[in-house]
Amino acid sequence: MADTPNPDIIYTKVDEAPELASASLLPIIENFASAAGITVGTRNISLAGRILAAFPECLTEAQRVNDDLADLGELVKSPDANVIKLPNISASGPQLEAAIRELQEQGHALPDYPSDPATDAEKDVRARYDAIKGSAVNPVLREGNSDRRAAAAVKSFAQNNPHRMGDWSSDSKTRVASMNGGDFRSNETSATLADAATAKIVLTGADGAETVLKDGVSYPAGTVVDATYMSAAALDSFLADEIEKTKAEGVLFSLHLKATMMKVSDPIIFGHAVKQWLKPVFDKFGAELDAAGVNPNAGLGALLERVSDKPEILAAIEAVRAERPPMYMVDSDRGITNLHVPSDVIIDASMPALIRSGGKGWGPDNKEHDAVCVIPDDSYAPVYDEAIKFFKENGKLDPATAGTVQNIGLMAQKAEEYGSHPTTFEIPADGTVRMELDDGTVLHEHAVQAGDIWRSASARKAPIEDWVNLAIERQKATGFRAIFWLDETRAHDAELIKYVRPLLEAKGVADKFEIMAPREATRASLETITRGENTIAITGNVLRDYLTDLFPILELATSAKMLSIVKLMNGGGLFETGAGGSAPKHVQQLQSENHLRWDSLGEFCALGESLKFLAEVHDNARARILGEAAEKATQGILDNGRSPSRKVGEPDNRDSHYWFARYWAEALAAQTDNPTLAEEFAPMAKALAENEAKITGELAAAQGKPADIGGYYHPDPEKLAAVMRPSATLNGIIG
Ligand SMILES: NC(=O)C1=CN([C@@H]2O[C@H](COP(=O)(O)OP(=O)(O)OC[C@H]3O[C@@H](n4cnc5c(N)ncnc54)[C@H](OP(=O)(O)O)[C@@H]3O)[C@@H](O)[C@H]2O)C=CC1
Ligand SMILES: O=C(O)CCC(=O)C(=O)O
Ligand SMILES: [Mg+2]
Repeated sequence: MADTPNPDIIYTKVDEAPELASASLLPIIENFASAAGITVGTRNISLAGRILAAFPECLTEAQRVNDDLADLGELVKSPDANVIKLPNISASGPQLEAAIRELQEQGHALPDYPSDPATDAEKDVRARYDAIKGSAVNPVLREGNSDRRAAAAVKSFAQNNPHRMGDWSSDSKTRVASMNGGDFRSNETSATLADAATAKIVLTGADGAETVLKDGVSYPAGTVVDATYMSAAALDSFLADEIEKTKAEGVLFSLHLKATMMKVSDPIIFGHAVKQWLKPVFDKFGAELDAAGVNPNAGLGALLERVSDKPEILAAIEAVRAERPPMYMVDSDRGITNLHVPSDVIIDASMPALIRSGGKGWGPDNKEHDAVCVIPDDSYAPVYDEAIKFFKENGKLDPATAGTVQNIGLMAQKAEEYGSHPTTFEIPADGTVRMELDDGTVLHEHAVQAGDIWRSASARKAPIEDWVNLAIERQKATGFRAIFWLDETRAHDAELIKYVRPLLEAKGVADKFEIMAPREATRASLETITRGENTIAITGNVLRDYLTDLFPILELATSAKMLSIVKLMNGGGLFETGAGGSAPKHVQQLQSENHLRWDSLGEFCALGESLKFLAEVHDNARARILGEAAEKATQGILDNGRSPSRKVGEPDNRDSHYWFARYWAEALAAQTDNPTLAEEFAPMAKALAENEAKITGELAAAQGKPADIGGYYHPDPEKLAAVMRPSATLNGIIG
């Protein structure tokens, strides 16, 4: 159940590394807030929490959990919302199944994930699990558009302490490969609805038989509705070609998708790559693989498990592997390849990391190599292609002198691909897909073949207008060069431009904005920041996601330090912590050597913003003081180099929280606006300073051995607290 009826601030309970960090940071935040009369509550949006909330009838009374995501989904539509949102798992199939297994082992009588549902009951279970898969949280909570940028202090810290960047050489063989047709980009059609409408999506087979793929999709007037498809045949031949070309070029083969956020289309594309990679095996043993329950969309890892008792198939796989180019590795020590798990390589983080390291990826030999980066759909691939060309021509970016690229992203009300999950289909038979409105108008029509991936996405008028207005506001506040990353030759973008231009004209600011296709905008932005100047990228949803990892990773080394504000359309505030994810690798490190390298700077920044928002909206003076002091503490972390180190034995996440608490208490004790608060925090500031050696010693002593947190997806709260709060002295002072 929700723990506090109406807390001033809601802090989300999530998964993996940020959840580990919360076990140490949240008690500090709660303590400071309560001393200032501010309530902080938590809401559980973790993968495990969402699974448990979906199956109350399978659980004992004590095991049941409230559907906090549903509650939060309502809250973000109210002006009172003040939510600090940490990154959560957007689960791929294998992750969802692993989480279910772990919960079952802990004694939760959950049903297995039905891979082939036959009965109505199984279909119901499958539908409930599928709703939890992928990006199931962010589209619900993001009821506003996105404003992501590095805070001034964070940017200047990065310029003064530039991170190491890999060198780019002009003869690097690294390149991006994307389809020359037959992809989502080239098949897209788009229309803006003059009136509100309800649509159905119908497949008419070659024999005239009609299948309704989806009925009753309703749109308000002014919605931009797109439809497109990726040809399975074109995809397969592209993949087969690129595997061959990569081999000839003597570099690594890599595939970059977003199988989490694009939870329906991208796992299918991933499955095509697995099948093409192992084509001779699928050709020869197709029936046996089917019988063994192999689903290529779940990856090579799951496939190998399914055939572990079939030596003939294993030998055939080995023979194919020997013929293939070396693959880009996720973990070369453990033999985990790019194709093992669909959620291991996620394009927004993977491509920037490769570009930051000079176009290199890890190979099976545990060494860095150039790579072919396969990004099948050409809608957004040109961004990476152009960035790679730019660095080959100009050499690496210098973070000491580079300006910044900020982002204003369209995402409210499930804009663009975010809302496409219920209207994406793997086409069962050759025919024609039509999207028909209730008045009989055929809005979109595509001739398709069995296996093609057809999808429709939409963007509503109110969010589009809000997005343009947010861009105008940010441009006015900064004076930066501002570019709408829209391609007038792409169907969807052409419809958006019809909104953007008149809105800019009406506000008299058209001369302050440029409109450029992603490729040109990438080059223009890189040229701008190379000169030490700044720019705002105003983008759709997918580029919001891609760019807010790409530029931060180049400029700051990580997107974890980003300020990520969602000004909710109905007046509330959603403060996301950084622009990165939940860093699974960090959990493994904690489990093996009790060192957590997670950097909570995103949480610190979001906390400051959330408190300042509380102060403004509720005219709460103590929240303002607490927020300003939190900002000073964040500055203290940067100025004094108190961020976590990556290596065991050196200060980690827990140490940085000690320093954050100390700087926060010191700033509160030093301020003169509210002497009562100052008096309240003075003893804590003193105790934290006096016990520095003891606390850091206790924290250091905990490191260097395995840590047991009682579960990966559903850790034991007591074990987690014991691991993450190992300093009795610090705990005594914080309370
Ligand atoms: N807002 C959200 O809810 C988001 C959720 N996700 C989800 O997160 C999971 C993992 O995604 P993935 O693509 O691997 O990306 P991540 O951003 O989690 O990880 C990529 C790498 O970024 C670095 N990193 C990220 N955050 C931090 C941090 N706070 N401190 C230090 N380093 C950090 C780490 O590098 P290193 O290992 O070198 O230290 C990490 O391995 C997926 O389930 C995904 O769906 C992803 C993005 C946003
Ligand atoms: O919603 C998701 O699955 C991931 C979101 C993400 O990567 C981001 O917002 O940057
Ligand atoms: Mg992202």
